[in-house]
Amino acid sequence: MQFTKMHGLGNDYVYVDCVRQKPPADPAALARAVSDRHFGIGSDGLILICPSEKADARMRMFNADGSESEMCGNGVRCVAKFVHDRGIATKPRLKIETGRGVLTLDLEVRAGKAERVRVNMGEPILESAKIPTTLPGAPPVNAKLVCAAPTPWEVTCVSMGNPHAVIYCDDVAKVELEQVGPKLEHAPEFPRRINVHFVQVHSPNEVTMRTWERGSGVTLACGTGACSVCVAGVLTHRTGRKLLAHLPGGDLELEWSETDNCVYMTGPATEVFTGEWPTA
Ligand SMILES: N[C@H](CCC[C@H](N)C(=O)O)C(=O)O
Repeated sequence: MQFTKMHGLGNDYVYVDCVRQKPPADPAALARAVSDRHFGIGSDGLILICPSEKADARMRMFNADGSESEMCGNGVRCVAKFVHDRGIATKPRLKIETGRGVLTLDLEVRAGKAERVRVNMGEPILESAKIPTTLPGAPPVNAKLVCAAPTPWEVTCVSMGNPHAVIYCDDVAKVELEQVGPKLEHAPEFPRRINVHFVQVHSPNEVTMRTWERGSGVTLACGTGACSVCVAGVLTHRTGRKLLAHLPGGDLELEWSETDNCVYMTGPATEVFTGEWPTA
């Protein structure tokens, strides 16, 4: 099986072209195997690029633990780059089908290769979100966790197709993500688990964020997460509709448009290498 390793700001996935080759029989097991950073290729998960009847391609995304997610913002930019650069569809505006519907992506192409992609990530889903809500029963695991005290945690929940919990704090560098992340991911309030983002606001249009992803743990960036941070900032009157988000792997530009209520995300998409994964 041919694969391509790609990343958006260090949020890295193994991409498999299922337009031109047979899809894997058990994608969940394959996701766990390829994602392993010691015994596999090493990635935050697996993304299948499949044929679509409604769009130029369809994306299916699996976390490192094999669970399937509805959406992946950094992933969908890379899918667009792959679809364009490999000639599956060479237009500068592509449509990609995802678990949250068909998204439109605009590619910045240089020397025949897509380098940056602007994605219309659709409207945030807020009906079930209690904004802000509190999470009882999740005490800080470390008394020195300054930004997490006092409990209960105040979280803002936003869905971009997949679920996100946004928590504001004074210093994201102090958050013990490996300890707090899994507690919040598995909190009883979130029966389908959740992606968790700690956010430090610098100004109404600039934040720094760190992410614990459902099913994958700490990642260097999360596109849908950054979109949810943009929306949460407006809902809680902390930031404006245009936002520059600094993530460990780099920056994303975000805008929650007043015109169409959609969130627009712009960022890079990078190919690292291709290879062959042995199949039985
Ligand atoms: N890194 C992805 C999100 C993955 C979300 C996944 N961990 C989930 O279970 O929803 C992004 O760039 O949007």
